[in-house]
Amino acid sequence: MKQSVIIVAGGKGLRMGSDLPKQFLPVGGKPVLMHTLEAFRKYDAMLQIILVLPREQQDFWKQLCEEHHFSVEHLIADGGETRFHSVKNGLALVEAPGLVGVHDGVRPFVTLEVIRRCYKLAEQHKAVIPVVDVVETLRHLTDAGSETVSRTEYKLVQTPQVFEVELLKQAYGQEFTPFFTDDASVVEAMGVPVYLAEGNRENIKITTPFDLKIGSALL
Ligand SMILES: Nc1ccn([C@@H]2O[C@H](COP(=O)(O)OP(=O)(O)OP(=O)(O)O)[C@@H](O)[C@H]2O)c(=O)n1
Ligand SMILES: C[C@](O)(CO)[C@H](O)COP(=O)(O)O
Repeated sequence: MKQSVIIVAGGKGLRMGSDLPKQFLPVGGKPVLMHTLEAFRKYDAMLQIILVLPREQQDFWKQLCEEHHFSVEHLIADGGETRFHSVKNGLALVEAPGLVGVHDGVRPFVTLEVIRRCYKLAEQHKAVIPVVDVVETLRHLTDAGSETVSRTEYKLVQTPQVFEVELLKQAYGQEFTPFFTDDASVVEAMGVPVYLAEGNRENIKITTPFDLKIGSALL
């Protein structure tokens, strides 16, 4: 079965507060995004990799690839206004039938094991997302103040989120709503259940300067 991944890096990185977009910040001597693409190439030499980048950053990315002698083959699609629109642009380059994963460009520490697991389970379950346990006590804010809730009833969601191509294309044909924060929420809006797979705790989304410190320690 043909397999693809859409690596989304079309965001503004406002919470990072850096002049250089966070996907290009160096971790272990090379841009975050290069680690991410390498993880997927390691998974499968034949995988179609589609990188979604804002149009105005694409020349800079090509320049970085030359400087770092980066040779992981990939296609480039234009970033959109929200993550939803960026995924939709990438998805336009994917052909059915097959499996397609969607992965945040700023999650470079996903393990080979988790990538393999999500694609394998998607052959059977059609829509698979990696999750990890909540490891701290969780409180819910209420009108009266706050209350402890049972952490075992919640999971933290990661990527790659892997789907049958036809299913994801149909889902992304829906009108955008701000409740679509990930691909699972888009698929679920059609009434299709998603299957939870075990993620890896190191698979953090590099969002703030603190995450970069953790990232350097993880390498
Ligand atoms: N218009 C957008 C917005 C987000 N993303 C991508 O979606 C992933 C998860 O988004 P997040 O980490 O929240 O990134 P930003 O939106 O860039 O961050 P911020 O909210 O701090 O601006 C990132 O890889 C980001 O580049 C995207 O491709 N296109
Ligand atoms: C897709 C995602 O990474 C899953 O955790 C997340 O929903 C996107 O992050 P954002 O901060 O809500 O953009």
